[in-house]
Amino acid sequence: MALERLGEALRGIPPLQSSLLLLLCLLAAIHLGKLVLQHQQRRRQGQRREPPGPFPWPLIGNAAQLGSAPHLSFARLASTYGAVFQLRLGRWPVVVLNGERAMGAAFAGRPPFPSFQLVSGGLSLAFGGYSELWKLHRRAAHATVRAFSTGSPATRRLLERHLVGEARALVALLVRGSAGGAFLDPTRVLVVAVANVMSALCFGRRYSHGDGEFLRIVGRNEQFGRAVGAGSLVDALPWLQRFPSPIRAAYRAFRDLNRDFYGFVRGKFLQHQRSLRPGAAPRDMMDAFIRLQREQPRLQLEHVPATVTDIFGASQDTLSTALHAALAPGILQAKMQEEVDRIVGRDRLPCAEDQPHLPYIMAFLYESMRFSSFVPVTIPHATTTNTFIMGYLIPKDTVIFVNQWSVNHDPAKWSNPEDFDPTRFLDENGFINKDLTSSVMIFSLGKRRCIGEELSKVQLFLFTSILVHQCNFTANPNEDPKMDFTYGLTIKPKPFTLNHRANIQQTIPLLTSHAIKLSYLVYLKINHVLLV
Ligand code: HEM
Repeated sequence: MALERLGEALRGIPPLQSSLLLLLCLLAAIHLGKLVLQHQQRRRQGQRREPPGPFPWPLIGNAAQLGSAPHLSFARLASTYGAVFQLRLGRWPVVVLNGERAMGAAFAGRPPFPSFQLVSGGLSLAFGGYSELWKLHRRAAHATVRAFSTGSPATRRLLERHLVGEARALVALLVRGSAGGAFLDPTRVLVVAVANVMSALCFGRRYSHGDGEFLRIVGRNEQFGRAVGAGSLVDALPWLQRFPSPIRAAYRAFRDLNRDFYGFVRGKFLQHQRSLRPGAAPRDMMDAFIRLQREQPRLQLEHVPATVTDIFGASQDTLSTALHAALAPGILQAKMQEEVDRIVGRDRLPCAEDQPHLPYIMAFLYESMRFSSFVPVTIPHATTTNTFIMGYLIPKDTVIFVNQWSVNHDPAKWSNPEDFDPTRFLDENGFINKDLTSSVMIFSLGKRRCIGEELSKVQLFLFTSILVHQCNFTANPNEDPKMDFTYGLTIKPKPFTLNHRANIQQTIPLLTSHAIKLSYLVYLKINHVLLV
């Protein structure tokens, strides 16, 4: 009967569409059968229970349920299925972890997603699988980052010098763009300023804010994040790439941007290889990693540009997004200005040593990271072995999504989590409550925890304190004060404009564009920064 009715229904449809429809029904039936068989097999084997979760649809699984903001969908699903639940994205079994969970080596893998293979010439530390070689690679990368940032007082000073130079150039551009009461979108200048600090540390080179090549390389963070963020359809439904579709276009754009990004860093690597003198001190992270690779032959030569690509890529996107979120209108900065004026005064710029004496600025930054949770879900993990969490069996090779947003908005942990309130991080004496700041989850946990955490905190503190010391920010009254966001690996505020008036008592003379260039040449020379 059912078949007769299906025949009736198909008679009105042209032959090509009806064959496609039949094919889809057949695939759906096979998929459903497979799911039932797997389920029965697990029950027969008497395995421990698996996490609950919504019913996965044939072919797409639960991909349609994630929407444009997966972290919010995960939080909604957690209220039905519990903090740990499972999904299916295309052919991938996925377990979502909400709330803070201990994650040992069993959770340190990465899934073999097609997009992950395209990053950093296929040798990415951040997107590569867990192995003995990977552990060595991570140790080497972490040591290199520290050696050029927070490893010692001398390297901290070098980082600070790069940063202060960039912050001054940034302030000059913001103030100049706001002349006559104009409103300016700060996104691009923030990206270039942050990328320049990292470029100086990685390759000993900074770029002008108008440099076309640099803007092309660092201006595509949003495209990158959309492809590798949790629930990206590029990875969930890779078969869609076989047909002309937005997914195929997104995959190809992602492949091209990774090729460009890696090519840019690889060019720097070749220059460094040629110019690095035997016995000379490493000039930057690239030099340091070239040396390290020579001492560690288990690492291939191509690991050098791959690692620096990872460091440069991972840092400039996250840091510029963090600064952008901190400048968002509606959470404006009068109290920070009051604190910085009282403690630092007007005769000098804020410096790294001021940090313990500027608790409100630190509280503001932690609240901004907690509230925006701008890396809402970590890079997808994968289990390296069969393991258990909350009594649930998680088989090897299961994709794991870690929902950081759920930790930062957990009402059991934070009072009124949807309110932006920096003072929650201050104790009754006005000091930073370190127990609470360490509860903010934005750099992830466990074996995959971010290697740039310390460096990020120094940079965010210095950029923010210099910006509020030097500028008064006014939101544009013609724009909706309710912020809108785009979602990917990072949550980015949609463009907004601000007026960045120079602080009336500004002590640091503003620089003309010519003077910026000139002062930079002097500054780079003093710091022995290579001009390649
Ligand atoms: C506010 C700034 C930053 C935030 C919020 C942030 C956050 C994160 C997060 C959430 C991950 C994924 C961890 C996981 O998959 O569980 C990550 C990984 C990583 N981050 Fe950061 N990051 C920041 C800045 C930086 C900087 C400055 C660097 C470079 C020095 C960096 C280098 C890396 C690398 C190499 C990884 C991969 C680690 C691995 O897979 O083992 N990040 N970061």
